[in-house]
Amino acid sequence: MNPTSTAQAAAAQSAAAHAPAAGPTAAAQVLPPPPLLSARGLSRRFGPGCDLCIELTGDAGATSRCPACGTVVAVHDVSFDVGAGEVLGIVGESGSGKTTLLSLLHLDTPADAGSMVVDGYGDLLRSRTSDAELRRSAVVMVHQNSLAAGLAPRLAAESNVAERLLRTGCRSFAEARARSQDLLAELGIHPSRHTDPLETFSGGMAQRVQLARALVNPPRVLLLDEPTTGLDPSVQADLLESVQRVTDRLGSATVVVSHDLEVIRILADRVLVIHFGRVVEDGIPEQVFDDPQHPYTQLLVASRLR
Ligand SMILES: Nc1ncnc2c1ncn2[C@@H]1O[C@H](COP(=O)(O)OP(=O)(O)OP(=O)(O)O)[C@@H](O)[C@H]1O
Repeated sequence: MNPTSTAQAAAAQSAAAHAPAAGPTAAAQVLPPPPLLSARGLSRRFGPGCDLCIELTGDAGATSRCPACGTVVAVHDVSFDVGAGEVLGIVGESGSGKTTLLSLLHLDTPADAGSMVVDGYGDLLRSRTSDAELRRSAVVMVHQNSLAAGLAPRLAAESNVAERLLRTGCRSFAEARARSQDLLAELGIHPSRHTDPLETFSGGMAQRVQLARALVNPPRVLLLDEPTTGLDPSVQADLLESVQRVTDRLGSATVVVSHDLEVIRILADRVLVIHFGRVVEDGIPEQVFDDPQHPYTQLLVASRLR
């Protein structure tokens, strides 16, 4: 979907490694750009923990709850990179740890271990700046439910979008309004609806407003939590097409979580399959969905086809 997908980056890296020695210009042309988001060893448990938690959970124990102490190992040792304009899809069944992983990335839940380096911001998990300030500028989440996501139902759609711009440094109302209107239109909201209160919008339209609000001041990292849940299939397809177009243009690093493999197949450049809080498979969508290697991924894919 974009030139910085991991498969292409890996191919470029391999080409660079095997090419005859060349000058700095040639090297610069084949090396992929550094990732915008680099997560390493992200881990989070709920409970007191004990020495056996890791050994007795995951594939080995077929559970994420430690039988010795009852602790839930919700996310364990998850690592990935996401480049500019790249979309990483995370799939897994209910309880596999997707929401916990997103809330670690959104700094809502503190990690027990790991790092999350965002280009230009360093390791956000160790930053001294306040979480709220970092979140506003660097990492933005689009939630499943737009009204639960802090949007104001009685406010005009364009005001919901402009408010983020004004909160993140824009001082001109006219500019905030114009930029909000442009993005709403790009995301498929007709100009005649821009001043209507959000509460008069359908679920799919409200999701677009939430997306416009997230992207009007482009974040380094965009997190999408089940972006199409509850929407009609035709609305889903349309929304996914809008997401693709706008994320390509803005070049944020996007992480999308969904239990719907089709959503991930459409949107993602690369997929992580998560099971009992661990990554069990990682690859481009064609590899993961058409030739799954891990038994859990094989089950997921088979259940999707039934
Ligand atoms: N605050 C908490 N306290 C205790 N256990 C928790 C807490 N939050 C999550 N868990 C547990 O962590 C595990 C992972 O939960 P999580 O919500 O991340 O999964 P999920 O893949 O997002 O599921 P779903 O798709 O149903 O939302 C589950 O066993 C869950 O019960």
